[in-house]
Amino acid sequence: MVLLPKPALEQLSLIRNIKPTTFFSGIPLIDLSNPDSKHLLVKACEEFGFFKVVNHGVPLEFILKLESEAVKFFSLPLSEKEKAGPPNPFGYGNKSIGQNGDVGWVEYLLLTANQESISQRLSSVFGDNPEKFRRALNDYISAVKKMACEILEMMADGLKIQNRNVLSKLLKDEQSDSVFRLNHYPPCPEIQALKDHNMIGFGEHTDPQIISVLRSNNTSGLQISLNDGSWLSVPPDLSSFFINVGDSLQVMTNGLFKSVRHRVLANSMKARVSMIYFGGPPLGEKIAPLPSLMRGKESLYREFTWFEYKRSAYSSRLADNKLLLFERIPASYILPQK
Ligand SMILES: C=C1C[C@]23C[C@H]1CC[C@H]2[C@@]12CCC[C@@](C)(C(=O)O1)[C@H]2[C@@H]3C(=O)O
Ligand SMILES: O=C(O)CCC(=O)C(=O)O
Ligand SMILES: [Fe+2]
Repeated sequence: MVLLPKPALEQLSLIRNIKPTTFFSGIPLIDLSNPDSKHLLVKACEEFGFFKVVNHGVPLEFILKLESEAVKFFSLPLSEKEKAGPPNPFGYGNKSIGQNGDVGWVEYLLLTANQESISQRLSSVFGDNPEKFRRALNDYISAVKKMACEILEMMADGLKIQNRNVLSKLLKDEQSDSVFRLNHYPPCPEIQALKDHNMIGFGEHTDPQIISVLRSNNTSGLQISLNDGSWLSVPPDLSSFFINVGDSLQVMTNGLFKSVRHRVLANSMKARVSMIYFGGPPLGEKIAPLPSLMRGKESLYREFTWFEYKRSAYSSRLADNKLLLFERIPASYILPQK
């Protein structure tokens, strides 16, 4: 008998998954309480653009408080959640990601990480106690932002950059264009029938900002890609954070650090709830290699502002290589004119 996918599955991407999930045990582990970790941290950013942090100082209470508010929101009837939509630029989104036709088995809340302007629209959704959700968001975002800044300072130390604040100051800036996202991947039981397939929760992409800080409710699904095109499944962890190098940090290190390609596969049994802080610079900031990393080398990228990069990234498809348009053609490739 031929098993036909249900209509709900039809519109969404199914991918063949030949092997059963085996978790990758080699994710670099960074202990933030140990200053010597800076060397491991630099190595992880060069090799994977991805690592896990422990002893991060973010209180578990903040994490669990926000997670429970997120679960409460996502269990509301669709009609209620839709009152907080559409997600452009901020709000509730369902299945559709970005504005260019990408879809996934996911619903989410996309918010500014700017404390003052956290969407007023949330008030209408959390009719009974909007302040509780707002407080949970503020506590969590402040703590995670502080940790992201510590990581960026440790990175600068590891790169032997004199001013250890060059990167962290961009996130600390009042005008910092940072984003926060709560994702909910409902269980996808239909997928169990299709033995060797998986449903895409969030399609492959790199994050355009400087650094992303991710955590989930101990549910698998996140995968990172290696240069050879293979995918590694990240073992879930309730109390640790996962850090992604973003495209902007790749440019600021002139390609030394790699922005990691990643995706999320839906789980047939368990709902995944994840929260991600995307640390970005102010819109007018020039994104260019840090001078101290150049030492006479040429920049691999032409100069651009975060505004220009963001505009270009947001008008591309999720899986596109968004940095390609900003790469400089090396002088040695240009043939001399006769
Ligand atoms: C197709 C999309 C969807 C984008 C924009 C564009 C390419 C990159 C996606 C992300 C990925 C990282 C978070 C986000 C908020 C971001 O800054 O870039 C996403 C955004 C969205 O979900 O809207
Ligand atoms: O939900 C996740 O675990 C990751 C999603 C993601 O990569 C993103 O929102 O940029
Ligand atoms: Fe991402």
